[in-house]
Amino acid sequence: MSELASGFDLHAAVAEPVILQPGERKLIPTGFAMSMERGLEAQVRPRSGLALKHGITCLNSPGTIDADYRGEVKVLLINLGQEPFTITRNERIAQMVIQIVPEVALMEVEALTDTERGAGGFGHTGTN
Ligand SMILES: O=c1ccn([C@H]2C[C@H](O)[C@@H](COP(=O)(O)OP(=O)(O)OP(=O)(O)O)O2)c(=O)[nH]1
Repeated sequence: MSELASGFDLHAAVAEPVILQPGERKLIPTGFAMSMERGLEAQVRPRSGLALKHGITCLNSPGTIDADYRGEVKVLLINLGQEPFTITRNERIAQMVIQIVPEVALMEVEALTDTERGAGGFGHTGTN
């Protein structure tokens, strides 16, 4: 694996098919581990095809793979569809991207800087 890519498929490393009942969640192994430099993280994201066709998504989306994690990457899938869904060996269950995450220091201050938004949020500008 030496070619540059912006996204990587994650495959189900399951010995036997795994069934996800409607509403059920399961942690699915990928058989894949990696090491990353400090300042990077990997994000595990759902596949839109599985979501649209079967209601299968990542419960903790995006899943965070920390730079210092050396264990097996796992995918927390949930079945939000109406039917049981079977995950088979080597099936592409999610995708992964690598992100740069800046390291910052939090400082305690007496007051915050002014902005037009201020504390407004959660739709305070309306829908139009
Ligand atoms: O979708 C995921 C999310 C996490 N992990 C692994 C890698 C990550 O570095 C570690 C911890 O994840 P996270 O920081 O999200 O979990 P936490 O609940 O905060 O646990 P911890 O206390 O272990 O950090 O679990 C995965 O394999 N897949």
